[in-house]
Amino acid sequence: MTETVIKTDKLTKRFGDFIATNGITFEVHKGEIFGFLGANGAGKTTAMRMLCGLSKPSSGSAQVAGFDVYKQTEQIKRNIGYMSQKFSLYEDLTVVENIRFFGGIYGLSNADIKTKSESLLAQLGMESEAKKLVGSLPLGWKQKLSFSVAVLHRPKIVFLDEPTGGVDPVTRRQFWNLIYAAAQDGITIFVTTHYMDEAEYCNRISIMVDGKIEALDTPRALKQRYNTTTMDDVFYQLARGAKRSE
Ligand SMILES: Nc1ncnc2c1ncn2[C@@H]1O[C@H](COP(=O)(O)OP(=O)(O)OP(=O)(O)O)[C@@H](O)[C@H]1O
Repeated sequence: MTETVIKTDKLTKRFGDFIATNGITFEVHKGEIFGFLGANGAGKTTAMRMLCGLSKPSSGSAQVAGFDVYKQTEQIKRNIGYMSQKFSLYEDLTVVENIRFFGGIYGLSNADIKTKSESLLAQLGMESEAKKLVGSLPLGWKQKLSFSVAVLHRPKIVFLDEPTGGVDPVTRRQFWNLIYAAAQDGITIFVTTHYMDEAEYCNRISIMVDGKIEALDTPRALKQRYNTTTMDDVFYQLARGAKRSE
C-alpha cells in the first residue's frame, strides 16, 4: 500500500480578512515528486510554510511525516529538508564548511559527515571546489549544492520553493537529475516552480488559483482534461481567471 507522507484537510491561512490559503485538501505519497504550482500570490509559499511547521494554520488540519502541524512542529522540522531560492548556504564559508555546518545542525556524527561530504562532492563533481567559498560559485552550482545539503540527513520529505529560479535549462536539467535520484531513494519531493517544463517532470501536480487548489492530477491526465498538449496551456487555462497576481 502507498504510504501517505503529507495529508491536509481544508488547510487554511488567513491574514486578517484576507484568506491566503483557502481550504486545501490533498495527499502526497512516499517517494512521489509532487509539483505545487500556481501564479504569483496564489498561496503556495504560505501553504508550504504551514507544512514545514513555520507558520500556524488558521483552520483545517495537516500531518507531515505523520506529525501534526499545530502541535508537533519540532518533529516535523527534524524529518524534513527545506530549500528555497532565497535561503541558501553561507556564502562566506567554503563548500566543505557548509556541508560540515549543516551536517552538525542536522545532528549527524563527524564520521557520517565526512563520508557523506565525500560522496556528495563526488556526485556533484565538485571535489576540486571543496575549499572554495560558496559565494564564488555560479548560481547553478550553489543550487545543486544547496539541494544536496537539504537532503544530507535523509529527510522523509524535502520542500523546494522555486529551487531553480534564474538558472539556464541545462543546469535545471542537472538539478532535476538530483531530484530524481533522491526520489528513487524514497525521499518525497514537494516542489514549487514557475517553469512548465519542470511541471512535466513531476509525478503529480496541483495548481492553485487564488488560494484554492483548482486541479490536481498527473501531467498527462491534466493535459487530457484541458484538451491540450502542453502544461503551459493547462496552467494558462486555469490561472487566467486569477484575481491575484503580483
Ligand atoms: N504575512 C503576510 N501578511 C499578509 N499577507 C500575506 C502575508 N504573507 C503572504 N501574504 C499574501 O498572501 C498571498 C499569497 O502569498 P504567497 O507568498 O503564499 O503566494 P505564492 O503563491 O507563494 O506566490 P509567489 O509565486 O509570488 O511566491 C499574497 O497575496 C501575499 O501578499
